[in-house]
Amino acid sequence: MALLTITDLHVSVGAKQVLQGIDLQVDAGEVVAVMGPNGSGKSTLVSTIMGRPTYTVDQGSIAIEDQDIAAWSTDRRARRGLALISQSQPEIPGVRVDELITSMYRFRDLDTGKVTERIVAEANDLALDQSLLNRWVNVDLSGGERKKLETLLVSAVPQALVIGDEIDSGLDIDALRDVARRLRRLNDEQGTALLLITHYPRLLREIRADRVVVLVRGKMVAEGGMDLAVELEKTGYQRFGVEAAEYGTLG
Ligand SMILES: Nc1ncnc2c1ncn2[C@@H]1O[C@H](COP(=O)(O)OP(=O)(O)OP(=O)(O)O)[C@@H](O)[C@H]1O
Repeated sequence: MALLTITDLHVSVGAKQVLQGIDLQVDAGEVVAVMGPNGSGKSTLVSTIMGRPTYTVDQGSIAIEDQDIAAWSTDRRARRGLALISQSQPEIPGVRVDELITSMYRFRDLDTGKVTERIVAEANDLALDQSLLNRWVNVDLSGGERKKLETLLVSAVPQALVIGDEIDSGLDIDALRDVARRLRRLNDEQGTALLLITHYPRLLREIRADRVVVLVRGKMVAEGGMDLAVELEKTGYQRFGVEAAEYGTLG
């Protein structure tokens, strides 16, 4: 059954039209990867799904099950169970991790009784130092610790769809495995769908992606299985008319 249905989505950022007619469906419990050259619009796509205000939907629709969410605020989307692990994680001085998670529980009307026990177990599962739970969110954390903490934050409450924007960048080999395993378990145990942006097949192998879609110049240009990700790693994006020197200057 379709969880997320994106139809003919056109999105602009300021004067720039970045997405130019995206169609994408993610089923409940499905693991979908989005690959594509630098600057092709992948982060724009996920920011739009989460409702970041600077991204303007010019045309098309975004629906969760049968509800069009394009006009929803980001917090309403979060309450519905959409979560994003973004490329860079903001520092929040003055807000402790355990306090933030307790607030998340209240926001989602969940029982806060066992929250401490739960997050300690989550930290252990991710091989994340427990002392970080009493510190300010992301302040003075290493890049890898931030990615793990974001994974912990999204895993601490039930989610329908978790989106990861290059969660594999900056993670060491063991940390990548820890994060991938946690997300896989979210998928196995809670049926959480995963939409994962990545440049390399490694994460997708660890998580076992069901499907790979390719975004070039704001359009979906290909779809396949893990074999497509492996092939792209070897060949790059030339077959879609993209030269290596052009990466990063698309649009
Ligand atoms: N706020 C903005 N103002 C102007 N242009 C923007 C803005 N945000 C994104 N863009 C442009 O939109 C295009 C798509 O950017 P986006 O970050 O979505 O690409 P991406 O596929 O995620 O790239 P990467 O793989 O490098 O992370 C780029 O050309 C980028 O410069």
